[in-house]
Amino acid sequence: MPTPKYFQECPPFPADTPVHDLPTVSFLALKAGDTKESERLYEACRAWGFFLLDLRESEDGKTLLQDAEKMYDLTRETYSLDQSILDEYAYNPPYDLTGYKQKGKLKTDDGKMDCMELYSINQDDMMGNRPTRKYIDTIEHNRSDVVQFIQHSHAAISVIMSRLDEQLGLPPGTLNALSPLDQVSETSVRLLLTESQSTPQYDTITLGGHTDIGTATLLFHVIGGLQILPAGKENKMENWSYVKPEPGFALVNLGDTIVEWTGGLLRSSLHRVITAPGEQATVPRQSLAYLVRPRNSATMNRLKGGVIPLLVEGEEDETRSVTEWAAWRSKQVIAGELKAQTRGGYPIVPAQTAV
Ligand SMILES: O=C(O)CCC(=O)C(=O)O
Ligand SMILES: [Fe+2]
Repeated sequence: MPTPKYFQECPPFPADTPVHDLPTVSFLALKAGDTKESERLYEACRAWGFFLLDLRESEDGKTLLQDAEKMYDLTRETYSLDQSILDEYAYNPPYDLTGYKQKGKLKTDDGKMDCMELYSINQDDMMGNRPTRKYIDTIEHNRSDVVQFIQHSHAAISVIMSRLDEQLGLPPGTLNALSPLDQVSETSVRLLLTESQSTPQYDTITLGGHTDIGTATLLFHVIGGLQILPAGKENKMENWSYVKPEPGFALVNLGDTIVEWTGGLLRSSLHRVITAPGEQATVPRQSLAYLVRPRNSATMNRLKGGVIPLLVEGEEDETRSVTEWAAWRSKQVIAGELKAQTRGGYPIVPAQTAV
């Protein structure tokens, strides 16, 4: 969540809306290698696959909040352009998700259509890992700010990955080597927008329930509407819990790929966006996500070492490349063959027989 400027501009999150208190982890303590904080991080990644990252006390954290604020300004500028200009940069699903997606292109859990506009910026285009696509003018004019946001977001995720290596008992650098900044991947920055509603329909699903497919996501939001389905709960309206955006924090969630790599020890949780609560529904809702995907040359193979469970009899390793696996998963979701659900967070089984 960006610095307080954007929070001050919008109506408050209603005090009487029930929220789910997610674990909070200090970026400063994680960077310093504090063991207790690393354990809290690990617990949060196993139980929830979601936590709030407190960026306030660290200098790098504060810089990242300022970078996020610039991305918020960029989002505002981009969506104030004419619809016809935005449409010139339309994304090309399922092959290429980079570019602009109008609202109403994705099915939500209740069979209706989504209400979220999004513009995906590909990390490789910004970092020079491949010949770049042409972006809408607002983004072209602010490339250096986007690059800075990517570099600082990636650095924050790297600290988290290093601490997870330690907790999982993996050799240092294992997780970071799978999602480096200088290799081609599907990593992206998403600028998201939902229109305001003059007569709010509070049960409208803006973006359907999903897990993120990649390694991890850093999310900056100001207005409510994001909900999580706690593990083990049925996908019914009353089981979803709101997360309250807090100034000075980023929300971090793990994706399906890291769940596969860790043999299900870590969790990716189902989340969605619905109409913002109370008066917040009457103003536009912006959000900003940095979605880390593994390098395209990686595979989905389970990692070996530390507390990662060994394959047991009857279990097969997932040997597909990350790109093949992602394409297969998207096809399954589109065909309705795979219901989006919380994955991983399995208990550690001490005695195992390798195959
Ligand atoms: O807008 C939000 O709060 C969440 C967006 C999200 O879940 C995503 O982009 O994957
Ligand atoms: Fe998501």
